[in-house]
Amino acid sequence: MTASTHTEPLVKVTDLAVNLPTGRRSSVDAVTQVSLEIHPGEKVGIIGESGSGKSVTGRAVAGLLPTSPRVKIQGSILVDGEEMVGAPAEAWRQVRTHKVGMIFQDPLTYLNPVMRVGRQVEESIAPRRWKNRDPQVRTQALEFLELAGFPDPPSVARRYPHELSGGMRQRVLIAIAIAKCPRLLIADEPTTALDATVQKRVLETLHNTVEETGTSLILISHDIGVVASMTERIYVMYRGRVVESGTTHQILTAPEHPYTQALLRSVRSLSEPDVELYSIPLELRRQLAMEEAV
Ligand SMILES: Nc1ncnc2c1ncn2[C@@H]1O[C@H](COP(=O)(O)OP(=O)(O)OP(=O)(O)O)[C@@H](O)[C@H]1O
Repeated sequence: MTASTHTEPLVKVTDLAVNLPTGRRSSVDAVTQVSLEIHPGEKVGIIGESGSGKSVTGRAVAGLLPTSPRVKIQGSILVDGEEMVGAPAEAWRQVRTHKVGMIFQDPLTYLNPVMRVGRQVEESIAPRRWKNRDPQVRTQALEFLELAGFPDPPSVARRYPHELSGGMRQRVLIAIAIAKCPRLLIADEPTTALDATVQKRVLETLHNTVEETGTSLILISHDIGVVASMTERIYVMYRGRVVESGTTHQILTAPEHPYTQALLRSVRSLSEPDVELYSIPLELRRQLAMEEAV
């Protein structure tokens, strides 16, 4: 689904600057002058090398930056029209409960090791009712597990996180995040720790769940191939700034910023063993190959 630019953005970030403490007297400008927007149902990528500010930007939009008074946030983050910079913790909690969900690279950190997976999805659906073992909530939990690509949801629901593979845990985390029915899901390097085939499966799950539920997606990755296969627009970050943005097609076929051009050159270099090209749509891959031949 391509978002209409006529709709009001779900999230609008303007001139965001985040300064984080790094020691007793030192700090770092983690991001500077970052502006971006996400419309309802849109899938947007943020790419850039390690340390470029992708995670800090994602965490800022989810209100998940460290809460120390030494963390300085400036600019504007509008979520559904509401200004969230300087908003109290309770307002952010409301946003995270109803509007913005986030999933990270390491699912074990976020899953409860001593609670069965099904119960964790139930808790996410109904934070107040799940303890009563409400059959309706239980049925919904199985539906979310099915949506996350588990063909036999009851058998997964009975298991504990340590009984699942890394890819399965990541898909459980997607089910838990989607079960809150957020309007925006921010996925920060959700597949980086997984091997290529499992990565593909998890990305398919992510893609299908956001498509089916109409959820907007911000996909954060250093891997341009992963982002290209999943998104309609891309923001390129470098040294804490957005250096370029455009449709995925524009970024891949006519990158303007030298950093984006360098990123793409490294992807095109097939001699690099780590680079995954499988996920760049075939049509764009052909175009890239043709340009390379000129
Ligand atoms: N909690 C923190 N405390 C202090 N500095 C931080 C913290 N988190 C990030 N930074 C710094 O902020 C800058 C941006 O980091 P960020 O994690 O957003 O980069 P990234 O593009 O997501 O990289 P990666 O892919 O490695 O996570 C870096 O200089 C980083 O060292």
